[in-house]
Amino acid sequence: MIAVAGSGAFGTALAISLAANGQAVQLWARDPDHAEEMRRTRENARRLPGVALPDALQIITELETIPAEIPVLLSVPMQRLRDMLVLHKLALGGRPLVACCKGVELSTGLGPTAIIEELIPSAMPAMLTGPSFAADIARGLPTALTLACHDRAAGRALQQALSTHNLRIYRTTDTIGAELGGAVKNVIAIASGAVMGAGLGESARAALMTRGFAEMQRMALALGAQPETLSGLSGFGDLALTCTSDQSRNYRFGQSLGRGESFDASITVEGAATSRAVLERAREMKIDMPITEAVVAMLDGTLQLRQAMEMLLSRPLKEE
Ligand SMILES: NC(=O)C1=CN([C@@H]2O[C@H](COP(=O)(O)OP(=O)(O)OC[C@H]3O[C@@H](n4cnc5c(N)ncnc54)[C@H](O)[C@@H]3O)[C@@H](O)[C@H]2O)C=CC1
Ligand SMILES: O=C(CO)COP(=O)(O)O
Repeated sequence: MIAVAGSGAFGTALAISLAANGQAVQLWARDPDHAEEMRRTRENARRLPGVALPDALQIITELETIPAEIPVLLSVPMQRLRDMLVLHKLALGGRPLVACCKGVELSTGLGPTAIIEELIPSAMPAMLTGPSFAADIARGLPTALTLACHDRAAGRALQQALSTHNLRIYRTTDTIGAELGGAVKNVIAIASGAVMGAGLGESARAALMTRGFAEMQRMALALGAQPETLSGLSGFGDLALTCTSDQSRNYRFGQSLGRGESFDASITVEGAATSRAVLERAREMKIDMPITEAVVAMLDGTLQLRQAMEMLLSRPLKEE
C-alpha cells in the first residue's frame, strides 16, 4: 500500500498511476467537500479533469487512517510543506516520507528533505522528482523519474514500490542535486517563457536554457551535489521539459510576463517564490546567477524583459 497526501494535480496523477498498476492507494484531501466530490464522481474535476479514479484508489480525509510504516508521498506546493508537516506530525512519523514538491523554502532556504528531517526526525525523508506532467502520468503515458534518498536500502525499497508499467524510477542518494535541479529548472522555465512570450525567438531560449543549466550546476555543485544528478532526469531532463512546453505552469507564467499580461494567481507557480529563495542563497554563497537575478527583478517589477535581455547580453565576454 502507498498513501498520497495532497490531492492536487500531481498527487492525484501519482495515485492514479499506482492504483492502476494494482496497488492499494489512499489519497488524502484536506478539504472534506473536495473528498466527497471525488468519492461521488470518481474524478478529481478540480485539478485533473477527465481521468477516472481507479477502484483501488481510496479517498481519505484523516491522515491518521494511513497504516503505520506505509510510505506517504507529500504532494503539496513547496511553500506549504512546513505548515502541513507541523499540523500532521503525529500521523506522519515513523515511515518513509517522499516529497514530491519542487523548490526551496523562502523563509529558510531549505529544500523539502531538510524540512522533513527538521520537523519529523522519526521519518525517512526522500524526494521524487524529474520530468513529468501530471496529465501525462494520469493518462498512463511513459514517464521516467528520480527517487532520491540518502539511505540506499530505503531508496531501493521506494524505487520498487513506486515503479509501475509506465513509471520508470531511477534512484540516487544525492538528495541535494535532485532537489536543486527541480527547484532551479522552474526559475529558468519562467525566464524561457518570458523570452518566448516576448517573441525573442527559440535561439534566445536555447541560450537561456544552456546558461540557466550552468547556474543550476554552479549552485548545486557548490552545495555538494553530484554532476551526474544534474545531467540526469532531475536536472537537465526536467529543465528541457519545463522550458519548452505549454503544459508547464512556470513556462506559461513566464509567457504572460513576456507578453505583459496578468496570470491567474490561484495557479501553482513554484518558480516564483523559489527564484527569490535561490537568489538569496546564491548571494550568501557569492555564486553568480544572473538569469535568476533577472527573473526576481522582473517579478519585482524593477526590470522589464527587454532590459533584462540587455543586461544579460552586455555582461563581460568570457569563456564558456
Ligand atoms: N502538476 C504537475 O505536472 C507536477 C507537479 N509537481 C510538483 O508537485 C507539487 C504540487 O503541485 P500540483 O499538485 O501540481 O499543485 P496543485 O496546485 O494542483 O495542487 C496543490 C494541492 O495542495 C493542496 N494544499 C495546498 N496547501 C496545503 C496545505 N497547507 N496542506 C495540505 N494541502 C495543501 C491544495 O489543496 C491542492 O490540492 C509542486 O511542488 C509541483 O512542482 C511535480 C511534477 C509534476
Ligand atoms: O515539474 C513539472 C514537470 O516536470 C511541472 O511543471 P510546472 O509546475 O511548471 O507545471
